[in-house]
Amino acid sequence: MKAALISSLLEQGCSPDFDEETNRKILVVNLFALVGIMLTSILGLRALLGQEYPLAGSLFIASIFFVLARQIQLVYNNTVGRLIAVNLLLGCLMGLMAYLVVSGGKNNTGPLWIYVVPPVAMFYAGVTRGLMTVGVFTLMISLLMFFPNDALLLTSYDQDFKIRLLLSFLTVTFLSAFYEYSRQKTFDTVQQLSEQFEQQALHDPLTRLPNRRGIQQQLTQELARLRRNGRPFSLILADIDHFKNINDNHGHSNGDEVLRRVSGIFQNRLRGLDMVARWGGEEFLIVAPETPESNAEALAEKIRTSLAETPIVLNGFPIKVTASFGVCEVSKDVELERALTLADKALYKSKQNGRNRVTCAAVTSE
Ligand SMILES: Nc1nc2c(ncn2[C@@H]2O[C@H](COP(=O)(O)OP(=O)(O)OP(=O)(O)O)[C@@H](O)[C@H]2O)c(=O)[nH]1
Repeated sequence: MKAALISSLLEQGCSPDFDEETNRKILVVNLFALVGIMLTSILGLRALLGQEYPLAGSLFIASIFFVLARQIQLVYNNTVGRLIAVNLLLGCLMGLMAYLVVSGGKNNTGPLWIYVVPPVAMFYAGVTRGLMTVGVFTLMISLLMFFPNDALLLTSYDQDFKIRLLLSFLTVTFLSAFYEYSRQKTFDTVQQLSEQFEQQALHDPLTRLPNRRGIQQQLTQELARLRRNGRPFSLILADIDHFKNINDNHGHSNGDEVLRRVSGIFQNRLRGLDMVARWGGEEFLIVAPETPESNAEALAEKIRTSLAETPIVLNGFPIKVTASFGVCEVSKDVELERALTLADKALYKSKQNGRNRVTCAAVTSE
């Protein structure tokens, strides 16, 4: 129950529509703001009870800013809102730290909190801007601490303590920068690999065409378009004729070459919006958006002629490659699965009727 409440507080504002990195930043702003609110409230209350009114006041003000940053992120959950929230958190954090350095906080332990600044700045602002932010903060606290005669301090620190504080702070800064740099690099590599794997999973390595899974995206898009405007789209199934003979007579690698060339010819003959995929071994699926069956038949005929008229040269010898085609329209009356079955039947008819021809599903159902 408690865990569910905490996780819902932390995940407020996250959305499946945002990328992983954005959701992580929202979550960390929530986490940081909630921890900040709790810490500054508790410490503020203690300072109040100890009658340390300026310290209590500044802790409560910081607490209010933390609440404000979280609210801004929740209400304006867009890039600008998140940027304002992050800068408010960072500004408030650095302001509070500067105050703790100036006042000394409780028993001069205030400066010990400044180590929170580098990791937070690096995480939110990235390495370059994070280093710049921490650089400004370092200059500010150096000025406060080393100004002659402690004129800018409400307390005083030992000179050795100030130098060691600064050096250890710089060490933590560089470690945080290095950590953030490695994190970002790893994140980029993982992202790149995931895009690469996704690409590989959706494409056929031989022809580089989308595979069955890859064309699904286009089919889903076309179905959505059909639902919106009611205009049918068409499927053209193409199967190379006697491909087994090509493999047997010219070898498997030449067979592969034929598949590559055929896919090139198909692509060259298609219009901008049309898409071709490798549907199976020597079978291709062409999706023609907003195209009724009669127009798709003409398109298939154009592709068929083009393939039949383009000799494919293997080891210096031209060979004639043809394909058979089956065409079917997907409309409000014919669902996708049924259209695929009908296109397959039409293709079978083309094979039966002597190959190197186009058959429409409408004809086969007559
Ligand atoms: N080289 C090569 N051959 C493949 C590939 N995928 C499938 N094949 C071959 O394609 C051939 C298909 O043969 P069949 O199904 O008998 O069809 P076909 O010889 O084209 O005869 P019809 O379709 O009836 O004209 C088989 O020999 C498969 O081994 C591939 O990626 N590369």
